[in-house]
Amino acid sequence: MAATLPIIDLQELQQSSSSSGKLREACEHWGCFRLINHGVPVSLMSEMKKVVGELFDLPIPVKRRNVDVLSGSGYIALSSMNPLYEAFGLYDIGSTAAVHEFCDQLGASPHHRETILKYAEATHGVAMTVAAKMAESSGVLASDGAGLFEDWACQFRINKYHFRPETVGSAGVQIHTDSGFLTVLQEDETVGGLEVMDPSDSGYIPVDPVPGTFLMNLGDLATVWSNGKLRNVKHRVECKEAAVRISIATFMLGPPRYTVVEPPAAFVDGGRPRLYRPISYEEFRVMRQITDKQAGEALELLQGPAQPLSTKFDVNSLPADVLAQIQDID
Ligand SMILES: O=C(O)CCC(=O)C(=O)O
Ligand SMILES: [Fe+2]
Repeated sequence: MAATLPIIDLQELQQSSSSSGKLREACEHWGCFRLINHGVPVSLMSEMKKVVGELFDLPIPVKRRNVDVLSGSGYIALSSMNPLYEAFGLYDIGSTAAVHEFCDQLGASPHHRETILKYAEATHGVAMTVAAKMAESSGVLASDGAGLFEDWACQFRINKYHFRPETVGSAGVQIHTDSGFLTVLQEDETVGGLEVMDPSDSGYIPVDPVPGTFLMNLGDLATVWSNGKLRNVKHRVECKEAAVRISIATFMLGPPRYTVVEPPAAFVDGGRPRLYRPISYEEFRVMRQITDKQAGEALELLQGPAQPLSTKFDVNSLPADVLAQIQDID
């Protein structure tokens, strides 16, 4: 029988601690779970999907106004490298000014703007609540910094897959882990294709859409933060049918800019040595991009003694925008 993903009921989790162990087990074994009873109205989820569908119909020059804030955080056009995939991005959805700027860039209507603002607030809240519960379920005490997520940065990536008959069987998104801490993913409610790695046999299992729910994925930063205890789930998107697929990801990335992630005491106590050197999210993101280690392998670069990036890579060979970011971080 095919393995099935754990289901976490957020309402139940908030009312009693009885499902806390189930959450911890899901984060340690799978690195992902289906979230139900999360409090975000289904009507808001479907309205947001409709709104972003309309944004994708804008002329390309308008879509290109959604520029990067972090490298790769803005609009990604269809390309010969990936002719199926197009995306918008918004960093940082916790900032109302940043959400307004995104709307201004795209000339969003008042209704679009209101929907995007409401949705950003709602999924930001889900990410914060679930992150705090993850900390609690792993025994991280408030004094250890459970409140530390409050100012963590979140980013939208809104994906559109242009699946056609001739692309059935090909990849929409290659195998990867998410780079940040936690992802709140609204999948397309009818068109499937997402697959996650089953850690029991390293095979990929299809994740069928369940309308009205979110799929929660832990990323590389959750593994760094937990000193290797929580799993960064590998996943991919396959083209299974000739239909447009739209998904909306809210990535809770990491601490505010230039702040390093270090595991709370609960993860290093008991003689468990610290596995990874402290690193800021931005530095880690750039490291993943320039080494092209997108499926969790970049964590290996954090093992061993700290080294400045410039001694590990031929910095001069990097594109100017990436170089600018590293210099910015250093
Ligand atoms: O489209 C999906 O369902 C998943 C997208 C994804 O994995 C990502 O944006 O990181
Ligand atoms: Fe992903």
